[in-house]
Order: sequence, then structure tokens, then C-alpha cells
Amino acid sequence: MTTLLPIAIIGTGIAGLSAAQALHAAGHPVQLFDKSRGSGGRMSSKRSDAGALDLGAQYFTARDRRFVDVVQQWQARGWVAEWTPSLYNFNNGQLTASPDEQVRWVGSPRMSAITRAMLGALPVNFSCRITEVFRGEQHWHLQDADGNSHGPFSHVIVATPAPQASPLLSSVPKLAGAAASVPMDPTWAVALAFPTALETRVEGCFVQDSPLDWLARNRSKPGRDTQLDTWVLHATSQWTKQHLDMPKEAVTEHLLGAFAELIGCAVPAPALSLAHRWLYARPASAHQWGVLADSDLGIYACGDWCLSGRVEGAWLSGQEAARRLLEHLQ
Ligand SMILES: Cc1cc2nc3c(=O)[nH]c(=O)nc-3n(C[C@H](O)[C@H](O)[C@H](O)COP(=O)(O)OP(=O)(O)OC[C@H]3O[C@@H](n4cnc5c(N)ncnc54)[C@H](O)[C@@H]3O)c2cc1C
Ligand SMILES: NC(=O)C1=CC=CN([C@@H]2O[C@H](COP(=O)(O)OP(=O)(O)OC[C@H]3O[C@@H](n4cnc5c(N)ncnc54)[C@H](O)[C@@H]3O)[C@@H](O)[C@H]2O)C1
Repeated sequence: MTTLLPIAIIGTGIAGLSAAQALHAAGHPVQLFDKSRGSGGRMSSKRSDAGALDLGAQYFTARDRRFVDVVQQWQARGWVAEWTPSLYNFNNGQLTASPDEQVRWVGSPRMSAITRAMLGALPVNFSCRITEVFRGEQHWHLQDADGNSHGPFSHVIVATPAPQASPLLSSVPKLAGAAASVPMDPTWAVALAFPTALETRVEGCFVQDSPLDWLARNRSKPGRDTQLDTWVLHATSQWTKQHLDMPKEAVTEHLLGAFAELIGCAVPAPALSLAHRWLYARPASAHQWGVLADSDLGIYACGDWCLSGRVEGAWLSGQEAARRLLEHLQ
């Protein structure tokens, strides 16, 4: 009996976990790595005294049939629930109701619940930043920031944002170059918690002509802690780029000011506020690559930047990485 070497997967965001699940289901051992303390990447949620706050992805839509099907399975298992916010649009200084028919999904009881459930019992090394990916005579090996080596692995899947993927792909310059050609824009996120509910019907708002791009009433999402009235504000990429190194307190003050100007009701001092900077929030442009691959060498790169820059694109890209790898084994 031959023992299969594991497949290394760097990144436990939804792309990496999508690939991991598909490979595991096909009978291949996987070993995951993430520099963070937990899974989720840009779908992670921050624990706070006001409950868990979704600072990254706010909700997701499902348009591709394959993703629609998997989201239905997640719903049946209780990992996701439909979010039906009272939606608004802010444009030209006017706040107007903007209802639509779009189905929007969130992790339940927090966004990070999805990747946590997908990870299940798969083997993972957290707090492990991979700094180098190299191929020996036959197999792949990884080096981490603490000087530890990991391997051998039969294949490697790099499932990180493009700027972080590029150096990990340096053994295949063509792939490294493609990843390096995808700039990713940053987003400042601010969470606020008010002891008494703000007197507004707004639960989600698309914003134009403001430092803000989007705001959401976090506690209006299913399963959330409702003791405090919690909100998440996202700045535009443009404002974030102009204020990339601004101290968190000043970012909070600015975005709270913009929020108070547009929300149309009294905004008291929040009982809790926190700011988070997403350096690689979204690809500056969309691609239709699906996955980057050198199948002969056994190295793949996937993530939202290979497709739509959304949760759905990231999941589909992970599926594509697994599909291409399995196809090459046949
Ligand atoms: C503020 C914000 C709002 C968003 N809103 C939405 C939305 O409403 N709807 C939507 O569909 N999408 C939204 N998105 C986009 C969505 O979150 C992403 O498309 C998706 O989560 C990307 O998944 P991924 O697996 O490709 O990457 P990521 O989630 O970024 O996962 C990559 C993982 O790799 C790890 N990693 C990186 N480098 C290394 C390394 N060297 N070694 C080990 N681990 C490493 C990271 O820690 C991370 O866990 C939003 C994103 C942000 C930031
Ligand atoms: N801030 C960041 O860093 C982000 C990174 C990646 C994605 N981000 C936002 O995620 C949503 C996801 O897009 P989607 O899945 O296509 O959702 P959508 O609800 O269909 O919205 C797309 C886009 O359309 C406009 N819009 C949709 N519904 C309404 C409405 N009822 N009223 C007004 N406008 C509407 C709006 O411009 C939406 O952006 C998406 O918002 C990304 O920006 C953030």
C-alpha cells in the first residue's frame, strides 16, 4: 500500500478551504497553514464586548449554480442564514430607501462560522506565516517565519491575496508575475456599539460621495448579539488609500463623523469603537483566470483575485484549483 503525501494549502480563507474540502472528499490528505490565529481571512469576525462583529465581508450573493447549491447545503446545516436588511442608498446628500429582490447570505451566528465549519477536523497550523515555498528533487517544502520547515508535500496550493501569493510562487516566475500584476485595494473598517438603539430604520446602506462606501447594522443580521446597537462602517478604497497610515483613533473619529452626517438621526458617543485596516481588501480589477497553475510542477494559486473579488469568486476559485489538481493526477 502506498501512502499519499499531503497537499499543502497556504491560507484558510474560503478559497483555501474550498480547495481543501474538495481534495479531502476525493481522498487526498491536506495540510493547511495560516498566519492568523484562526480561519476565515477576510470572512473572519472580531470578538468584542459587543459580541462578534463582521469587519470584513458583510454578506454574499450566490449567482453561479455550483455556489447556489453549496450555499443551500450550508443553510441546511445552519452555517448560513438569509439576511434581509432594510436597505438604503445615500447619494447627493439624500438617504433613500433602496429595497431590492436580491438574496443575501451571512454566516450564522457570525461570518466566521462558515470557514470554521468548513475546516472541521482538517489538519491546520495556525499562527504560521509561510515565507518560502520550494521544490526539492521530487516534492514541495515550506519554510515559515519562525525558521521551521514543513514537508514533504506532493503539491502546493497558495490561497492568499495576490500580493502575498506572489513571493510564495517565486519558484515559478510566470505564476509569480501574474500574481504580482494584481494590485489589491485597502479598506478601513470601523465598528461602533451604542448602548441605546439609534432611531433609524437603516440596516444596510450603499454610500456615494462620502468617505464611506457601505454601512451595516451588525445586530440586524440573524443570530447576532443584540444587547448593544452595533454598526460596521467601510471607507471607500480611495479614502483608505489617502489615509492608510492614519492612527486608528483618528480613522474612527473621521468615519463616525461621516456616519453621523448621513444617518439622519442623533448619534451619541459609542460605548465601544474599534478600527481595522484591510490592506488587501479587494482586487483593483476582475480577472477570469479561475486558478493559476503549473500542473506539471504541482503548484496552484487561487483566491478571489482569480475571479470576481467576492466570496463567491473565492469559493469557485478554490474549487477550480482542486479540480485542476485532480484532473492532472488522472
Ligand atoms: C472590508 C471588506 C468587505 C468585503 N465585503 C464583501 C461582501 O460584502 N461580499 C463579498 O462577497 N465579498 C466581500 N469582501 C471580499 C471577500 O471577503 C473576499 O473576496 C473573500 O473572503 C476572499 O477569500 P480568499 O480565501 O480568497 O482570501 P482571504 O480571505 O484573504 O484568505 C487568505 C488567507 O491567507 C492567509 N495568509 C496570507 N499570507 C499568508 C502566509 N504567508 N502564510 C500563511 N497564511 C497566509 C491569511 O491570513 C488569510 O487567512 C469583502 C472584503 C473586505 C476586506
Ligand atoms: N469594502 C471592500 O473591501 C469590499 C471588497 C469586496 C466586495 N465588497 C462589496 O461586496 C458587495 C458584494 O457584491 P455583490 O455580491 O454583487 O452584492 P450586491 O448586493 O448585488 O451589490 C453589488 C453592488 O450593486 C449595488 N447595489 C446592490 N443592491 C443595491 C440596492 N438595493 N441599492 C443600491 N445599490 C445597490 C451596490 O453598488 C453594490 O456594491 C459589494 O457591495 C462590494 O462593494 C466590498
